[in-house]
Amino acid sequence: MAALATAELCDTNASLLPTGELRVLQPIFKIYGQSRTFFGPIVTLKLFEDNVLVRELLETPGDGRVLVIDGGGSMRCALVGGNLGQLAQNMGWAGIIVNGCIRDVDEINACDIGVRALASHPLKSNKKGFGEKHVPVHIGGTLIHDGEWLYADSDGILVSKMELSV
Ligand SMILES: O=C([O-])CC(=O)C(=O)O
Repeated sequence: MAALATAELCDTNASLLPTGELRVLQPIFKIYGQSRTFFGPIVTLKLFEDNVLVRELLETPGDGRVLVIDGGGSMRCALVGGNLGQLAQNMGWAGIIVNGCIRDVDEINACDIGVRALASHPLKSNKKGFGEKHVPVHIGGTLIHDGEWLYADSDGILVSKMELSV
């Protein structure tokens, strides 16, 4: 399917905005990765300064899904680096949204996926394996559920209860 522009999706689906079926994330994310435009079903992760579960999920087939990581907005370490970016690309993930930091920015920018994160940080995270998969997360002023759809492009990021078409 052709990539969908978020501005067009907002215009076409304006009736879904007041009901919250379609939400726009606050514009707090920086753009990384080769795909500036990407979309797919969401897989959620909630964790704090520990990225063991990120690797665990990215080792499974992405099938065009988008990994949404709520890292609590931590500015103290990176949750995704060049190796995980490469893994995500190789396993067929469409993109990764990080409410937190990434590192190895030049390597991530070379990966054929879309990445959004708050900032970069050179320090790696803990490796204890704490966190929760597939739970609702609150990112960018928006509650996001596993299985919802995410649409990202240069203008911003949308989350929709259902798959959208134009
Ligand atoms: O393993 C990590 O913590 C993140 C990282 O540096 C990478 O993905 O290359």
